[in-house]
Amino acid sequence: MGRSFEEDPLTAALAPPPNETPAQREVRERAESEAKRVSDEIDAQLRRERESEKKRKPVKLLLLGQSESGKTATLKSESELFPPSRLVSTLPLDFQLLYCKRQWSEERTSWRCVILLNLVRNMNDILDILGREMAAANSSALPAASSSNVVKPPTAIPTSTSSSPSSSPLSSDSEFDDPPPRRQSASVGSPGSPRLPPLKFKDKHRLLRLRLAPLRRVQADLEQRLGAAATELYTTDAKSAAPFEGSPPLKREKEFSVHSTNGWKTALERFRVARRRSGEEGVLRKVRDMEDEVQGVIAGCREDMRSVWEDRVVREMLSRRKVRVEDSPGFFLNDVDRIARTDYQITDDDIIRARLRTVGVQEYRVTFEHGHSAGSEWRMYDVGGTRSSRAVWYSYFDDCDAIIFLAPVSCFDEKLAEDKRVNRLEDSYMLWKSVCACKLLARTQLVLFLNKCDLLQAKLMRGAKIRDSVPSFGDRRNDVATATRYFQQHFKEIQRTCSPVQRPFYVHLTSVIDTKSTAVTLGAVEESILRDHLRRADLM
Ligand SMILES: Nc1nc2c(ncn2[C@@H]2O[C@H](COP(=O)(O)OP(=O)(O)OP(=O)(O)O)[C@@H](O)[C@H]2O)c(=O)[nH]1
Ligand SMILES: [Mg+2]
Repeated sequence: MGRSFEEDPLTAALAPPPNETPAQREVRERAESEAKRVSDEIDAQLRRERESEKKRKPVKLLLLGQSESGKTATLKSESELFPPSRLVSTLPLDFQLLYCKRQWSEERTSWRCVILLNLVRNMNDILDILGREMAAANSSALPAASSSNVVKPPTAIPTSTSSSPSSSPLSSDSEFDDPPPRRQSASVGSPGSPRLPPLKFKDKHRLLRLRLAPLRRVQADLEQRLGAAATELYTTDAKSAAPFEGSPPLKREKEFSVHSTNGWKTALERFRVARRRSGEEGVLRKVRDMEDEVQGVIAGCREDMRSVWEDRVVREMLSRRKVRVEDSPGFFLNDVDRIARTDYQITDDDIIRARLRTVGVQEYRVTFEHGHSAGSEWRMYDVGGTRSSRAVWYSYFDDCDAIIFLAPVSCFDEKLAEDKRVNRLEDSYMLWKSVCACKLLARTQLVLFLNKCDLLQAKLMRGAKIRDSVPSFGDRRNDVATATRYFQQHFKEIQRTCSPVQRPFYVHLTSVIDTKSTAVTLGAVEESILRDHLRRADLM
């Protein structure tokens, strides 16, 4: 039996009059339907306002990972290649940087200097080794009393943080700074290792070194222009590995926090500022003169640089030293014919491949106009990844929506540039562990990029064995699929055991210099970060 009106006054009030005629009924129903439409519209409007209120809170995204892991390259692959003039609305992560066209073209020109520095460094690093090997070959040709097969040990690495303008980012086993004597001796045929025939250096090599001497000055000039970012940092202080672990929030220290809402690196800013003061003719002319002079010297050295790079004895020397310049960040020697010219035209690909260390923390603010993030502001922070730069990370953790953590997996057999005793993969594991365990990040979405898969593939194709550097890899298949699965599992396990609160494991295999596939990956990442961001806003 239904409830009577007396029992339910609301129903009684809303009920049609008992003697309602059909005409009255029609009027009433029309009025009710109109009232409902208005009410629905108000609800929808309120919903939209709530959504846009939530979106007004910026999405905060941090890029973390060791130095040379590809953090800046990830941002470059978005923003450098898709300035407003080239934005494609279907791109999922069309980071509409707040650049105007002029800034964009200024930045491209500034990157030219970075690429030239990278190229010149590639060459000077080889010339350094050549000089050492030639000296060693000469001394071994002297009479027994003064001869030695052992190459003079290079300068020892400093024991505390310092920077070295002549330091090179040479990859993997080059170990100039702290080489195992056996390996180095082997290159000239030491006792106890297979004796190799001596390298046959000729006058040509001496001449090439002499003719390329001006490149030293060019490197010094460019490094001076670009400042701290142009040099790599060295530290052997173990406490700097993950200094944010369990630390109280740090005050953002001025010297570390280099905010930039509309520009790239502070280093590049030096070039831009000089150009912008176009009213000050003298300053502008000086910058142009310097750039022209640098470009001119490099162009004059083009043939000799190519001769060195293509020389069979030099290649053999590098191979015996286990130096793979071509795997080092910012390698441009294969492009020497194109770049070492006075009319060199910089390409997008050059910019992605250029290497410039991030100093401090760079902030990028982006407002989306299209896609799921339309109307929302994103604040992205690109940090310096060297050990001495990590202390400042913690101060950016508060209220962070998501972290993209880059772990370069091709580096399983390499050492940190800033501390040659530390395996790079181990360093990534350790950093990831600290990030996962950090209480301040307990609710932050973590997205892992196993990066540099292209280099991993190339390395394995050359015959590098993972188990030689990662004994726990054992007898698994030495291919990219197995290796990435294995590394992935390890990272996942760390996240599972170290996170204060369980959270989903998001992982992507990336080669961030491949801008097209990186855009797709970032599209998926954007969507899931935004979803979490809105969910968090709902809970607030
Ligand atoms: N081949 C290849 N090169 C990469 C990849 N990711 C980055 N690189 C290169 O590696 C170098 C270092 O990358 P960056 O983005 O500068 O590294 P970072 O993590 O920002 O380093 P810091 O600023 O020192 O913390 C650059 O020359 C990049 O072009 C990749 O997936 N494949
Ligand atoms: Mg960087």
